[in-house]
Amino acid sequence: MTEPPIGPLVVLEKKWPNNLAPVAVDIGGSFTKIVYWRPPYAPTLPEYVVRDFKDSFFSASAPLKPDPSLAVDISEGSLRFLKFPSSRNVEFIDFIRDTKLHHAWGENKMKTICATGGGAYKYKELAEERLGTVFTQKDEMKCLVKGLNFCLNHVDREAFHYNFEEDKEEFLSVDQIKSTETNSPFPYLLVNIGSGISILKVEGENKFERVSGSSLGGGTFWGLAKALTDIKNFDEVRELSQSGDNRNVDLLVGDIYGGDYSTLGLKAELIASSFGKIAVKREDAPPSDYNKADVIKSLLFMISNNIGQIAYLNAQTCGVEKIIFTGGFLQDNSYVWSRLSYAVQFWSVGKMKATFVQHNSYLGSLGALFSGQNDKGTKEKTK
Ligand SMILES: Nc1ncnc2c1ncn2[C@@H]1O[C@H](COP(=O)(O)OP(=O)(O)O)[C@@H](O)[C@H]1O
Ligand SMILES: CC(C)(COP(=O)(O)O)[C@@H](O)C(=O)NCCC(=O)O
Repeated sequence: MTEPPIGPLVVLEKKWPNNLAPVAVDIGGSFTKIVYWRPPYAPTLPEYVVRDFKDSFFSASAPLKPDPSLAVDISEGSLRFLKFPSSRNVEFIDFIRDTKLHHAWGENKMKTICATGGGAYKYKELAEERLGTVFTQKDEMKCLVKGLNFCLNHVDREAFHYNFEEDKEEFLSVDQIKSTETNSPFPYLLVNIGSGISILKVEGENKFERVSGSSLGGGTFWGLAKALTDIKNFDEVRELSQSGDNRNVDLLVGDIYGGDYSTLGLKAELIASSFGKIAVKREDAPPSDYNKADVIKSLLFMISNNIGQIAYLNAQTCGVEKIIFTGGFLQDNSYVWSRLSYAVQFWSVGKMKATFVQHNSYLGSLGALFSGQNDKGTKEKTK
């Protein structure tokens, strides 16, 4: 930031409880996600300050329902969301310091900021030293569930299904996400695709267990994409996945059988082996007669199909039919929504449906923001 820091700007009229800053961070392996609450009387942060990191926000005009369990009526202001890549990780601390978000829009520093994700441990000392505010560590899984439940219960059109035949979202109201048997969103399987994958069975507001995980997550996709192509920008993924043709690198059932494998019901166009066509190429063939769009598309298929299959198997083991996918890998990535929806339908033979949420990168930080309201800033125990 080259321009002078801003604030203190306004005197806080309605105190955020427990001397807690209305800002929380989720410091993951790939990104630091910041959520802050801006009351109606506070000015917006200048554009030059948020330009690089701005993602999205629930504005006051968004259908954000008041939550009586929260001490502050957040429907009066707005929740703002920012994202810092881990390569610029320490900048988020200076960002909070320079914008004085930890002052809760007033003169004085708040005692504590809630932080979750691995970096809440890794950067605790540094953040406290630079901010002069206690970094209260919150368990990542608890925050994730809390943030997701908040969204499911309070934000209409936050959750959606993806119609992969017509390539469009089908948004759900808060009532539509509820199961008829339980009149609540529970039970559901939560598959969080960040750098790696965590899979949780969620049965109530605070009732969940981590049932599985996988190291083949969003970081794997992005790492392999970078290793196999010259791609540098994630936006290119979205472009290339539109134009690529995975059949140039994947070995299909039809390539092996010459058509359908009818007795097993495997159609000719089904992928038999991801990247298998490269594996069986003649030794004397030129090294790159497939293009990067094909490679990216095949990688997306491979990772998404694998996640969809693992999700389905875990849902089946847990006896749960609703699968909610979250995490940064899904952010604005309709291609992945489509693949996961297809995979879940394929493996469950139409019995299960994939659900997504709009603020999927920010559930951990949202949960951290809310979870600090009822405690005194103590370190939280993990399960
Ligand atoms: N602009 C981007 N740059 C890099 N990765 C991105 C980007 N947008 C989405 N992703 C995907 O998001 C994943 C990280 O998701 P996130 O939930 O933030 O993980 P973590 O909590 O581990 O930091 C990356 O591994 C990548 O697949
Ligand atoms: C360690 C993690 C909880 C960290 O979360 P992330 O930053 O990836 O969102 C996650 O990457 C994970 O659960 N990995 C899979 C570990 C396993 O094989 O179970």
